[in-house]
Amino acid sequence: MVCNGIKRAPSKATVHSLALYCLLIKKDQGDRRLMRSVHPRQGCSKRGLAWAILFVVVGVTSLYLWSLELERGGKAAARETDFRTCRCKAFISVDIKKSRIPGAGKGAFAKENISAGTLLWDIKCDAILAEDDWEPCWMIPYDDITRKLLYSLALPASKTPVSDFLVLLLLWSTLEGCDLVNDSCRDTKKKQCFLISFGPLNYINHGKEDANVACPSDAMRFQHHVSAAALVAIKNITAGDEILQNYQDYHETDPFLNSIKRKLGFEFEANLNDDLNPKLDL
Ligand SMILES: C[S@@+](CC[C@H](N)C(=O)[O-])C[C@H]1O[C@@H](n2cnc3c(N)ncnc32)[C@H](O)[C@@H]1O
Repeated sequence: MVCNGIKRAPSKATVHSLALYCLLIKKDQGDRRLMRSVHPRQGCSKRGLAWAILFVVVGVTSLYLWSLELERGGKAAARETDFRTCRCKAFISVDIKKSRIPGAGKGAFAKENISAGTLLWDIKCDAILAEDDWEPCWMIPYDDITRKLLYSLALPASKTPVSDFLVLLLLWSTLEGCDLVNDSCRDTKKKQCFLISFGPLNYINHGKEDANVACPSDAMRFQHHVSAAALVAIKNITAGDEILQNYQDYHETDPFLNSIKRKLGFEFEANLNDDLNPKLDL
């Protein structure tokens, strides 16, 4: 595309900008020629009007191009780690009742004996999805957009029913590696996603020495063909035992997330990592 000596490869945005630029220059030159033949006062008001129109056209077009740019950027960011609807399944049934841990709320209790190595829960996000009896669950990238959203939620001024709902989601989510095939549960250097599911195993509370379930070891994953986020029994569990997992197995050691949790009042989970992370001010 050539306009008054400007030559460019015609990308979509460039074509728009150049077409507008050509239009403006030609209009401006035309206007000036026109002005010479009219009365100065009349020319002045016409020129004012022309400039006003130009101003509006340039403004609107810039806004349009900017929004295109934002959309393109957003799509590129989303492509980096996608929001995914997956399928999750619990392979055991549990009773949900008051936890034996003081102040921990409700907990999940085994309904039957479970032997060490048994698969309790798994998630699949690949193309060939699990059977129909697997429940939908979601992976949300823990990226800049999510961080900004969390940051805005943590500000009291922006507290709304929607933010309350999101806070609830945060309580019911765990931070995992996004790659459920190649990551391991403890690999904090990889990209991270919130895993959101609403199954009964979400009632599993935190325990350290008394933890009886965990993410699978590499050997177990190979044996069971399960995801990095799956849950397996690491001890024999007797019917009636409370099921406990060491929350520090997960990625919830991120300083920013901990500072957000503290702000939102999730003292327990934020304090889990006190020894690992300094207290941050937002
Ligand atoms: C995924 S939920 C587990 C279910 C939860 N107990 C309930 O009643 O909804 C995680 C929350 O449970 C509580 N929790 C889990 N383990 C705990 C523990 N060992 N001591 C105190 N609170 C605990 C914390 O409030 C934590 O944020």
